[in-house]
Amino acid sequence: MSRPELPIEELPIWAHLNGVKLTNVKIAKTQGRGYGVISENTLTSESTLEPPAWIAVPHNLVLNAVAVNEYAKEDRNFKLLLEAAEHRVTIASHPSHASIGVSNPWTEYLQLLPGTLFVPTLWHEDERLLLRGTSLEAAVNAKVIALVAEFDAIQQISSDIPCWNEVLWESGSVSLRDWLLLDALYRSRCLELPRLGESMVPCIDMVNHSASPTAYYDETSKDEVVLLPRPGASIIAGEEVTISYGDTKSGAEMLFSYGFIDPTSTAESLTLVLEPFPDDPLARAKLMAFGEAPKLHVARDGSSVVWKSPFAYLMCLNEEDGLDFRVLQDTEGGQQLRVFWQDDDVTDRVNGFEALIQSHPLSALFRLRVVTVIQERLEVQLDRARSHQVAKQDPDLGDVRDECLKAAELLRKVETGILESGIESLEEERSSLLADKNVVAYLGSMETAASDLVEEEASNEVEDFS
Ligand SMILES: C[S@@+](CC[C@H](N)C(=O)[O-])C[C@H]1O[C@@H](n2cnc3c(N)ncnc32)[C@H](O)[C@@H]1O
Repeated sequence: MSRPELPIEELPIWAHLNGVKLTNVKIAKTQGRGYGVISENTLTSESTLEPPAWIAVPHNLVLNAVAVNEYAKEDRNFKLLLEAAEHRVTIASHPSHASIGVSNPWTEYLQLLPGTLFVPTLWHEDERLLLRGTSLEAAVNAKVIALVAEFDAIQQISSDIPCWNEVLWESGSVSLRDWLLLDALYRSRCLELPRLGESMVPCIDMVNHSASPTAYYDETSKDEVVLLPRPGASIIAGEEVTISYGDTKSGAEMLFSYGFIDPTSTAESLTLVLEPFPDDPLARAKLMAFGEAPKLHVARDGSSVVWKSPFAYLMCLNEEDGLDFRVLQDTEGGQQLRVFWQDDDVTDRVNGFEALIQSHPLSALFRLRVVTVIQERLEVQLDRARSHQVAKQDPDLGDVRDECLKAAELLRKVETGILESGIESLEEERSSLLADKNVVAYLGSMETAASDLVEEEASNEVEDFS
């Protein structure tokens, strides 16, 4: 469906008609960041009067799960769709020419939003290949697969409702691209409000991000959502008003949610998927007991690199170490997978093996195994990141937009740096663990056992020939 677009110059009229107050600011095009909020007045940090809110949005315009349910009370057809989809549809737009649906302020507001977004789920196939070797490669592919499945499910559900079938599918006016766009608009524009939770708020969603923000948003006692100057903020007329989208988000998270990376304000970290050993007979039980996708989080912390991966500990322990899985009958006749460590039931502590192994005499050996696994995972990732590095003049590059190329290469650069430092610090830890007296004794005993076995086999061979 080609979304009808309204020029941003129409926004003040829309705001006026819908009770949004814009005070000393206007919404206009910015350099390279789409629309933004521009101050029309100078505000100095010495100003003694409490400045009014730059933007005040009435409660009835806030779009969130509660508002969607309220809207369904007014629109019978939308209610049918929502119920059929078991409330999985959280925001909905309908074609402006559709003959069903009760029009509301959002119908028009959606037309004021920019049509081009650089969120990677909207990148073309060639552009998505730019993410190979970055931590976003798997995440974006998985998200696109999930969105395609959601779209198919919604299509199937709504085709059974005659009015929706006619307006959405028989007319051929809606495509997967619309679903991807809706998801990207939501992800890049929703705010986390203190009381109302995850919500879309018109006009306040026009504020761009900066590492040195001048504004913040809040809710008033009248449930209005307001954009306020930060205490002590100064701004000159014509300057852009900005907020922080969060300073603990990694480059990958920023690119995934907002379609850009600001290297001055992103946390230097990355999250990778961790796979259990393919030949581990306990792999399935470990995954089931762990209950979530195994991950490895690596972050720069000052001059060092720290990592966290509760699954890596579970992954590196075996039956001969004292790990055990048992299926127990519960009181309702069902079966439960329980995890045991040194004969203690630790099912509720599968995330805590780092602490559980501490008191074991071989804890340094277990840590050595884990550190080795983590180091190898970082090396595989680093190799992939380096081998998929691309340049603008690359003849195999395909049809990619500059914005996507720059963002993907910036992400690769940031992540390559973290991986290199991480591998270096893990190598240091590995060397010191290899020198641990318990590890030395254990590895020595293993060597002796192995050479005894070789000798035994050799003497057996001699016996066989005699
Ligand atoms: C909440 S909207 C802000 C308004 C948006 N610029 C627009 O045109 O509607 C978030 C989007 O603004 C853009 N954006 C915000 N801050 C940015 C920044 N510092 N650098 C580049 N793009 C930015 C990104 O496209 C992001 O997905």
